[in-house]
Amino acid sequence: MAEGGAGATAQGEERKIPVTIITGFLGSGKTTLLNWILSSKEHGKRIAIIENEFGEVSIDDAIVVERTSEEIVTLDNGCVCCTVRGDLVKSLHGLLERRDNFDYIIVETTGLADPTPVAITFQFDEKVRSMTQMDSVVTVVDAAHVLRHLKDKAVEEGKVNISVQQVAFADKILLNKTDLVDPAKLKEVKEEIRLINGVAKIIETQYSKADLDEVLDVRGFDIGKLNDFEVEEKDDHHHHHDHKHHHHDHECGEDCDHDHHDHKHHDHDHKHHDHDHKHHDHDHKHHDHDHECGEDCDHDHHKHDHEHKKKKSRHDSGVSSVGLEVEGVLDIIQLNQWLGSFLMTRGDDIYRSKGILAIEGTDDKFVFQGVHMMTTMATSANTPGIQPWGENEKRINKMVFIGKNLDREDITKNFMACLVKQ
Ligand SMILES: Nc1nc2c(ncn2[C@@H]2O[C@H](COP(=O)(O)OP(=O)(O)OP(=O)(O)O)[C@@H](O)[C@H]2O)c(=O)[nH]1
Repeated sequence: MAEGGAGATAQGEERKIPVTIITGFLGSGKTTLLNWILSSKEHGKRIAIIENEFGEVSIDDAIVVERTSEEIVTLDNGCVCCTVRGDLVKSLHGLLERRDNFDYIIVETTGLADPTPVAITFQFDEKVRSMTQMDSVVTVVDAAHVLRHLKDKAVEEGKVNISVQQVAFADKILLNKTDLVDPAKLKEVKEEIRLINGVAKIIETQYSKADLDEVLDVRGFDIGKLNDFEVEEKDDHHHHHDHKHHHHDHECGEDCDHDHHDHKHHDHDHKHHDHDHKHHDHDHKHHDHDHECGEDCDHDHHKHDHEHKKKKSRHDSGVSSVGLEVEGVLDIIQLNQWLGSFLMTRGDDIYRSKGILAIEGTDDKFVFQGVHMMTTMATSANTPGIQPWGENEKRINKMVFIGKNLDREDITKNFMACLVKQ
């Protein structure tokens, strides 16, 4: 969609400017992707680019290029959700003054940075939030080198390395430089990626030449494309119950010593909590249909497509994804309570969460998005492009969490408890 341009109306219903964040390790092919996007005119978009200053490859052809130098601002004591990119806020404000000149924004993040503050910035700043809409996070991966980066243990105890975070964050993964690896290695790379992020679509590319319909305007956060979600595992449906409505609202507990400065995030008020992490370390369940081969694997990769070894369901870093797909309608109050407290206590470790939800008493589809503790709940009633549940459409809730030390059983149990008894 290339319209846009007009300023926000009194109703604020103009289409917000879509934003794609491109992330990926140093040298993975981010700038190559940008140039590929810009050189291909078919998308018909006028694109503004924000890139980090030290990108060495120059960008031609962009309508507006803003260069930033990473300036992380931590607004609170160590809370990841209060960490924003000050430089990005300034650049975005500058850009938004000129919004008639472009209809799409792409932000290229620096290869060595955690993408969290970039994503948070779009939620955090009032003006930016009101005028832009995150389309998706695209992570470019260097097929030849990524395994080394993903397995790099030289990170601070308890921390996860940047490559793992970048993969965890992705809505789409461009598995680039496939010309440099053989099929067996490519398979291994894919399996390793899947352990971390079980839902992002993996697109194999050379010189980042992806089908741009897969990369831009994909509403990776939205419901429309969630068929792309390969929900890791279907759960048995035992329905539980109760009900009511409202928007998402996080509360802090009594003993919270957090500075509750006003964080208004989209449709709901959102407060943070001091994080008290419980790291349940259950190792369980099987991944979809891939088996896992270790580095020293002498396994014949041609014969065993259907032989399921017991598989790891999580990456060595402890990062994995838990996907749920459950038919039924949810009690919004119970759901809010659970999500609120779950993300408050575990939010540091949960990089991304998203869901398409059926709420009791309404035909609206609800779309839940989370980056750490920062969450939004949109509905088909207030979001162009999202259709309500169809008359004969099965109300299938899909929910995905990507993060560290996730406890699938616990998440499943708590989610199921939010279903309304029939
Ligand atoms: N062989 C091969 N080389 C590639 C491919 N894609 C990109 N390259 C090369 O890899 C190098 C790095 O690509 P960039 O696009 O600059 O990577 P980047 O992610 O922007 O790099 P940083 O800005 O350093 O983070 C360049 O020399 C590219 O030409 C590919 O698919 N195959």
